[in-house]
Amino acid sequence: MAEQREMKAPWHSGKMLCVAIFFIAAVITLVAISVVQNKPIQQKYKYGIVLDAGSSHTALYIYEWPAEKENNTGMVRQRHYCPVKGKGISSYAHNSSGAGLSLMHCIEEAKRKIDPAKHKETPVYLGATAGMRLLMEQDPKSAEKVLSSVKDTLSKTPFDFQGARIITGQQEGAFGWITVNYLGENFGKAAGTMGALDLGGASTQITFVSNQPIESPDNSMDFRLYGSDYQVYTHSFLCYGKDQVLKLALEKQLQSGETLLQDPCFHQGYSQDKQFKDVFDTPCVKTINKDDSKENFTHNGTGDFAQCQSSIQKVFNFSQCTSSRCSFNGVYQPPVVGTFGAFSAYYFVMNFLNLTGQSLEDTKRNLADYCKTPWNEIKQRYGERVKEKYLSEYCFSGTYILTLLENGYNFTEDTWRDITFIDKIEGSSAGWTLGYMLNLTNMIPAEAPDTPLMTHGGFVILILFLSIFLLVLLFLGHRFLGRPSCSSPKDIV
Ligand SMILES: Nc1ncnc2c1ncn2[C@@H]1O[C@H](COP(=O)(O)OP(=O)(O)O)[C@@H](O)[C@H]1O
Ligand SMILES: [Ca+2]
Repeated sequence: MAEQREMKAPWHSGKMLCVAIFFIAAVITLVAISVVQNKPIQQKYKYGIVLDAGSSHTALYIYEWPAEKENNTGMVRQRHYCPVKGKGISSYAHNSSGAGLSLMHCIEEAKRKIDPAKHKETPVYLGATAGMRLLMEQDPKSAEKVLSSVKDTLSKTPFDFQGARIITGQQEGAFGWITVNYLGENFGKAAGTMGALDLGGASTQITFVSNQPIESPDNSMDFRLYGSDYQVYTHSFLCYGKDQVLKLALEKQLQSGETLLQDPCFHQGYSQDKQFKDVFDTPCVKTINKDDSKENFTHNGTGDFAQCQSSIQKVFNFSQCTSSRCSFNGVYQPPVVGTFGAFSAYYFVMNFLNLTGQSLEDTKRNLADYCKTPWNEIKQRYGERVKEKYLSEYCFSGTYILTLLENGYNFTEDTWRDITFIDKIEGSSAGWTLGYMLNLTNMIPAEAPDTPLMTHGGFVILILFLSIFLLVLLFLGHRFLGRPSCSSPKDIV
């Protein structure tokens, strides 16, 4: 009897232990499964739409981010890009209703891309840049009509329309800088931020954190982002986008009143009849066509980089500066410092010319070779895949970029190496739109958000690790201490 009692006790405690092991394992497995499986259900996404109404064209960007992480840096990503067909909204000055209509195709695309249940809560913003700034200067009534037309279209979409505005050059520069540093996750880090160089068709912006006090309040902006203070230097040069500078350069060469223009910035063999009004009909060109009896001029290319550079230098005024130092046209600029991301037309042009990632000297030599290539050869080489207008202008645009960076902003052979020509960072386009949305939706906190103790993945691994550890512990305990078993008492005997 006594022996039987002795045998019953370990069987009883063994059974208890087995039940405990299975119970703990089941609970841990259930917790782990629920943690893993519930995640996509908990992960709610939010969306935002920004239309970039540039001088040459409009583009619609859809951004997305996980709802519960909207204050963390780098969480907002570009989900979709839709280029609007046709020219920029400022080209609808004489047909304002067409401006709103032109956006419809991309709006329809956005409706399909975003879950209909989210349409009502998705903000949509339109920001217009230098093309509309110029139209506002030239013909404010038409500019207002164009803005009304796009407002009308956007307010009739199912999205949450948040306004259509002409943004200032300062905002354009600052939001571009916020975008590249947000995507690069540079805020709040010791390594510092990256400067932003944006080249458009009608204006160009330079924005960076200077290592000197900023002398001119117009060029200074203060931000507190993710727990760090930033004072940035920014300037936007209206009329110094590449399309307007081309007009300025043609104007300078046409001042003699000639109807035949031999242009070193275009390839030898290039010859096109153009209208004077296409050069003079912009507030950027201050002179008027002296001889309006003639409508056309012939634009011929001679393909000479050095002469092209001196022709472009004439559109900059380097002679007056009332501050300690200037870039050009009397605009104060501290010396460039740190790394720079150059995007938009900087990227399109330098990428086409295969001039990214070279020294300044090599860039100049290769560009000079490209410029002296005859137009026929250029067309044969690239004509199939590049629009002829862009193709004819790459020599000019590349030379303008070099002149602007070297003579305008004072980059040197040394600091040239700090410039990266960028299109996208982590799949999102470099440009002002993302920074604009982050600002308007208050998604960039002044202070660094509390970081969670552990990431989701880390938590799952920890749970699994603990469950394995517990099982091993119980198994060892069972084996070496009590030798209890989950089998029947008969087996033990
Ligand atoms: N593939 C390309 N190659 C060369 N230039 C391009 C290309 N795509 C766009 N661009 C140019 O980039 C510039 C974009 O400027 P945009 O944003 O419209 O004007 P802004 O910023 O001055 O309002 C324009 O000059 C346009 O012609
Ligand atoms: Ca632009």
